[in-house]
Amino acid sequence: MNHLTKQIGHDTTSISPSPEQDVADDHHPTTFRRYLGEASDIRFFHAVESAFCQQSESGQQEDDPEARVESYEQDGPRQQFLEQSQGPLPPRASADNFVDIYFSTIHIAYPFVSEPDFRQTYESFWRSDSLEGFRGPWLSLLVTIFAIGSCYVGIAEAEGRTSNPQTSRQHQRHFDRAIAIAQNYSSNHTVDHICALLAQCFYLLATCQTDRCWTTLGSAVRIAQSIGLHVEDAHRTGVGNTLPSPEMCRRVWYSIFVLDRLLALQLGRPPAISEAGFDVQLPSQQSDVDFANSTGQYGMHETDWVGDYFIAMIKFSEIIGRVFESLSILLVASICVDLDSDKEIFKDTDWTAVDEDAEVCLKVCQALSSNSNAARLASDMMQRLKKTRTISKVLKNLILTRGDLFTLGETMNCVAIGVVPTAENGFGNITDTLPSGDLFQATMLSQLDSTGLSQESFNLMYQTMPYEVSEPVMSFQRLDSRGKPTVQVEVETKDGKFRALVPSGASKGDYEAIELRDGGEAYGGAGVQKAVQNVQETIGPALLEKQYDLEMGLKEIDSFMIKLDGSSDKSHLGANAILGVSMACARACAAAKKLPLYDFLASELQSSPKHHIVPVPFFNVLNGGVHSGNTMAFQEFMIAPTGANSITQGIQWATEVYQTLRSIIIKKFGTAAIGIGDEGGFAPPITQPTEALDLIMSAIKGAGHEGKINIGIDPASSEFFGDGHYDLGFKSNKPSKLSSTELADLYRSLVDKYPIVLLEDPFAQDDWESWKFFHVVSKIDNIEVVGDDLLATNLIRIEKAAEVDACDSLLLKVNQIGTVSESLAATKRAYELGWVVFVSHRSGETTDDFIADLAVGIGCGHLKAGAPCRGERVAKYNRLMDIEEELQARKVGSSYAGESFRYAYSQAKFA
Ligand SMILES: C=C(OP(=O)(O)O)C(=O)O
Repeated sequence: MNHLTKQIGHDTTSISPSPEQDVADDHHPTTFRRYLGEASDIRFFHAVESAFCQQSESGQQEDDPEARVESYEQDGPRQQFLEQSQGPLPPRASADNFVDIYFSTIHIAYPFVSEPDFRQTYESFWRSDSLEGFRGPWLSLLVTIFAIGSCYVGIAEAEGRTSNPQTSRQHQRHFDRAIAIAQNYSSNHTVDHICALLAQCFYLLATCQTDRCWTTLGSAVRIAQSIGLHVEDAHRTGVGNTLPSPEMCRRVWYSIFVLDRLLALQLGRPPAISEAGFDVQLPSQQSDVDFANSTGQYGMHETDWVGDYFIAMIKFSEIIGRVFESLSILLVASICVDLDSDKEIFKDTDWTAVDEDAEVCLKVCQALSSNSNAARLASDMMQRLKKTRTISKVLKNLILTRGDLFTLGETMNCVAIGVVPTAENGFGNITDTLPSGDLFQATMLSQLDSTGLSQESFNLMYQTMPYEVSEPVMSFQRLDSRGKPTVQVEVETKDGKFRALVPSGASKGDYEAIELRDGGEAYGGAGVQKAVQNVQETIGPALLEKQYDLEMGLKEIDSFMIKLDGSSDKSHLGANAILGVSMACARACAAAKKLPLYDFLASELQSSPKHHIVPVPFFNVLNGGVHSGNTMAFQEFMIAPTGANSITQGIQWATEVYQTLRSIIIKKFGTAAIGIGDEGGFAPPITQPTEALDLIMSAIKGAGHEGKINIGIDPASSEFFGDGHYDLGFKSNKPSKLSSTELADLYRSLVDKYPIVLLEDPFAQDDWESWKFFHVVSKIDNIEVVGDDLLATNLIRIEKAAEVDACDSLLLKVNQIGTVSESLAATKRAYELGWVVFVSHRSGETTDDFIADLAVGIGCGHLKAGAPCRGERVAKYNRLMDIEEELQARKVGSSYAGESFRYAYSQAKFA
């Protein structure tokens, strides 16, 4: 057979009109009138419009017949092609394309056709010389799929302005053929028959023939009920064993159910299926290919199936039922409001707020509308609204809660055809990767074309939906890990309360933002009541007044606080006060955007990681410097489990080394020596760096992790710098002064002998020359040189360091600069300079685990949070293990930074 001219329809001649044919013959005359429920979006727009006309300032009735839309039908009179029902099929290549289009779009959301079964029959169809053996419903389904496919191709061509008038009508021809074939079905109702009707529904939706779709779906519902698809197999009597597998029956039933809810919502008509009227188990989440393969039927490759998307749609459809009910009540009640006679209702209304809400409401309705007529009407409303604000009085009672809008948006968009998230449109595996708020946003974005809204307008609409701090900002004085007072802040939004606790350093640099301390008697002058008061009395009320929309992100809020403080170092209101609010607001923003905190922080950095990197933790297991009472000058000796393959394994190894170190210290110095320093590391009576490193090396070996763990050192040298010298004996009575060259030599000898990969603050914060010289040398040794006191997370210091080429890594401490946004700006700049970023805790910490999310969000590949010991330190490590598991569960790409922690940012493939 010549495939290019394959014909269909020789057994579909001499046809008599069927019920479907009646529908097909409806030419939609201009007098077309069909019932549209009060809750339909068309009626909603009309209600608003007539209220507007009554209220328009001119007092004149404006009525643009063009803008009045009486139904969803958009085709107008249609040409019929039924006489051509025996025409040629599309060439094989086009047919294949149409089938692929169908299975990669509609099928994902509505899997009522088994793809493996269909494709098998499809192959035999092309191999066969005759149509014998191919059931009428299957042929009708096939040709409907051609109609859908060619309709979609037509849309794509139109968008690309390559539209071919010759082919633009082809989808109609295919569809009419499908209807003609359907007329020859036997009166025996079968699942095939239902599938063909369902496919017709999707063609009708794709061509905006919603009303016709409504009646076609009605037939499908009745046939499904007549063969017992609304109950499980065990309760189905008298049907015989002609039905496909129970799983396929469920998929067909729920496809009907979901579509029924969508149409009910759009047209404002009661759904045909009531919730009490069926009892069918949810379908499985397996793709039909997997399903067929598992029953040993086929050996097909995986397709575009997106997991539990179908199940999510079923759940959304259940919600639609509820939204539908509440909308009916809401809209019917609102439309009846007579503004002049019903002044009582509006007595206490704040009209300014309502005006803004009304505008937002209209924009949302416009965007939610999956039908371009409705969108046009909504857009018309918008124009008129701009001329007069009085319409908002009517809209007051129409305003949906944000929750309603989300529900409505998600449902409408998820079930709308042609917007199924796919890999091609960038939303592959979306249900696995995103929470429902984002599913809403993603599907909205993918639907922009059909609404006629630009992405900018959509963003505007999405972002202007109010989401702000709703209650007074609370602040309290609490304690940090050293038992010193610190600031706690709580902000409240409609999502709940969001809290943050501020950390504090001991070896502080001179260029850090100023934390406010009370002085006086209480807590030896370390109280933070002034900072607490500044939050409660100044920052909080000012923020409340501003009503920042938290979905707009944190930058505006942080900039506002910086201005409110007015100083260059946050000394007026206190960096501890400002940072507490900034961190709490970051959490509130993340919740408003329905993002995990780490993803929100990534978005604030204006990057979205395609691959999340879980950082290597650097555990400070031996403490010295100003963090401990021993005579060791160097402040921190850290172990980094770079050879592990997950953070969970890394933490296990580090803990094993830590415990082994404890035993070694007991053995060597006695039990009195196992006291720990501020960051949880041991502080045995040692002085020389080599003593510390030897202890650590023995512990690594003793724990069995030799070769898999690297070392980082933070001498925190500003603490022992004075008079041009570095005094390693500053904690004892025996000075041990080194010049910067001698200190550099000491570092180099340590690097030669031990697996050191990172050195932080090797020189004092203003000893630029030494930094510059050492950095050149360290490049040869491939050592990361981190600036802490040197940079103070401050853009000005970063620029200077870049100019001098002093270092290649930024130690990121949020309280050094005082806001989250400025910390992210410093991060951004460091990345631009080709540097690495190393997130850090402070020695005076709290149980707040913010920095764990920060390290993942910015994809920096490593962080330090102290020893694997003490609640405030393990809080961060525990959170990182939670994130690692969460990322795996979300099935978003993620990996442990491991050996390549210095290249994490590029591995995270930020967009
Ligand atoms: C964490 C550190 O200590 P502190 O918080 O005392 O500055 C450090 O110096 O890197």
